[in-house]
Amino acid sequence: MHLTGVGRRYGPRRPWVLRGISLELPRGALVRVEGGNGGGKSTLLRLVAGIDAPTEGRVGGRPLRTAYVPERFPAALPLGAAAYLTHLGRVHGLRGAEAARRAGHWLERFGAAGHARTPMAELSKGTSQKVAVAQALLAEPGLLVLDEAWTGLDASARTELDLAVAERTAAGATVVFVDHDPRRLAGAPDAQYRVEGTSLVPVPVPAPMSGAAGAAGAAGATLVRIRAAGPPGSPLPPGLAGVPDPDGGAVLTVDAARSDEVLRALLTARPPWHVRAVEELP
Ligand SMILES: Nc1ncnc2c1ncn2[C@@H]1O[C@H](COP(=O)(O)OP(=O)(O)OP(=O)(O)O)[C@@H](O)[C@H]1O
Repeated sequence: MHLTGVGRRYGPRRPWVLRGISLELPRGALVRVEGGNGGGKSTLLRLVAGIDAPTEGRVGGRPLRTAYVPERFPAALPLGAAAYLTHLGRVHGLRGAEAARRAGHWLERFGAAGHARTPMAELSKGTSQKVAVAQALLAEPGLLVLDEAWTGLDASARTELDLAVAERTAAGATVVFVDHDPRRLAGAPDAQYRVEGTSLVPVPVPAPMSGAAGAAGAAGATLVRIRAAGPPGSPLPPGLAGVPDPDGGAVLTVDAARSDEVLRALLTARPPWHVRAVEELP
């Protein structure tokens, strides 16, 4: 999809928040947007997601299935978490049984299955954020827009979201995200932009990993253990190092900062590897 000459201001006499933004968002790309407080990051993400319309310019080629996790999730609903997710799945065009299955699947993945029947209004902030993320992933969107979506999640849910992002891009979806933590998905984005004034400035992304990068590195860094299974007899994708898993496949221990990059390399290998488990090591 693309933005052409996009501008947004919140009223004819108000200052422009963004202006003259032209941006290509290719299929399968992971794109990070950064910038100072109140600079216009959320405004840009809402325009990309189609939640808001530009004051001038055009947004074209947006995938039909678009999902958005807003910075603040309106959670005060009378429905239980699973019923809410099932309802949203149906809104996305899924049949009831499939919507309910996916609702259960995503609550499980984010460690919130125990709250399936809890009314949304009674959920803790963290669990409510898990539902916010689940509603976006449920429909397997072609465009996923994440505005500080990791905020409020516990460590294993954050890792699960990292993995879900890698799965989406591997499936050809475009993922655009903002996060206050500069280490979030470090090394994984294909493109990075900074809101400066009313403009969007490209930020150079670090070179992709090479050699045995991705193996455990600096002392003191948080480590993540990834268990993955590949096609029988096939070696790990180039640049990755691991040890054989007693259950078949391989175990890779990597710096947390590189885990997204490694997951992406596994999931996008041809043929792809299946990720069995991801766990942050104490
Ligand atoms: N709905 C709105 N109505 C009026 N002004 C708005 C609206 N949404 C955002 N703004 C203004 O637009 C500017 C950019 O806000 P935006 O939320 O997009 O920035 P941000 O970079 O996401 O900020 P933060 O880092 O604080 O989340 C701010 O001056 C904000 O007050």
